[in-house]
Amino acid sequence: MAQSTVQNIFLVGPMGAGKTTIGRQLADLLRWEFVDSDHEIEARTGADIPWIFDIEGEAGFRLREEQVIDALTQRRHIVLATGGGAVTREQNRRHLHDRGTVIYLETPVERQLERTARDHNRPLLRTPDPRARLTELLSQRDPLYREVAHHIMPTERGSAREVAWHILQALGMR
Ligand SMILES: Nc1ncnc2c1ncn2[C@@H]1O[C@H](COP(=O)(O)OP(=O)(O)O)[C@@H](O)[C@H]1O
Ligand SMILES: O=C(O)C1=C[C@@H](OP(=O)(O)O)[C@@H](O)[C@H](O)C1
Ligand SMILES: [Mg+2]
Repeated sequence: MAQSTVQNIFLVGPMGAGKTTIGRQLADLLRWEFVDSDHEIEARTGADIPWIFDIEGEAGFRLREEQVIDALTQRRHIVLATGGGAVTREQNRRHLHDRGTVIYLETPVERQLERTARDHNRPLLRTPDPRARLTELLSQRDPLYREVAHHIMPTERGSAREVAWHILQALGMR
C-alpha cells in the first residue's frame, strides 16, 4: 500500500449510510483501529443509546457525544464512525475537519429506510413516519455533512466492502 499523508479517517453521514459497517471494513483493509463514537459513548456510560435518550434526552446524548468526539479525534491511525447527528454541533465539525480526513457517505432516504428498518436502536426513528423524519433530518444536515467533508462518497456503488475500496482509491491509499 502506498505511503499517504492521511492520518486518520472520519466517516459522517445519515443513519443507515453505513458509517459503522464501512468503517469496520476500512479499518480492516488498512489494519487501523476501528472506533465508533456511539459504541464509545455506550462503553463510557454503561448504557445503550436508547436508554441515554430516554433518561437524559437528546441534549444529554449530544453532550456525551461531544466529549467522545473530542477525545477520539485526537488519536492517530483510526477509522472513526460518527453518529448521524454529530455534525449538528459546531465543535464536532471543527474537530472532525481539522484533525482528520472526513468522508461524507452520501445516501438517499430510500436506502436509509431499507438499511434501518430491522434495527430498533435508533431513538430518532421511533416515529410513525420514519421516512418523513429521515427526509427532514437529511435536509437539515446535508449542508453540514458537505461543510465538514473533505471527500463525498456515494454508498450505492455495491457492498460496504466495495465502498471501502472506493474510499481508499479516492484517498490515494491503494
Ligand atoms: N453499501 C451498503 N450496501 C448494502 N447495505 C449496507 C451498505 N452499507 C451498510 N449496509 C447495511 O446497512 C445497515 C446499517 O448500516 P450501519 O453501518 O449501521 O449505518 P450507520 O452507522 O451509518 O447508521 C447494516 O445492516 C449494514 O449491513
Ligand atoms: O442521526 C442521529 O442523530 C443519530 C444517529 C445514530 O447513529 P448512526 O448514524 O450510526 O445510526 C446515533 O448516534 C443516535 O441514534 C442519533
Ligand atoms: Mg452507526
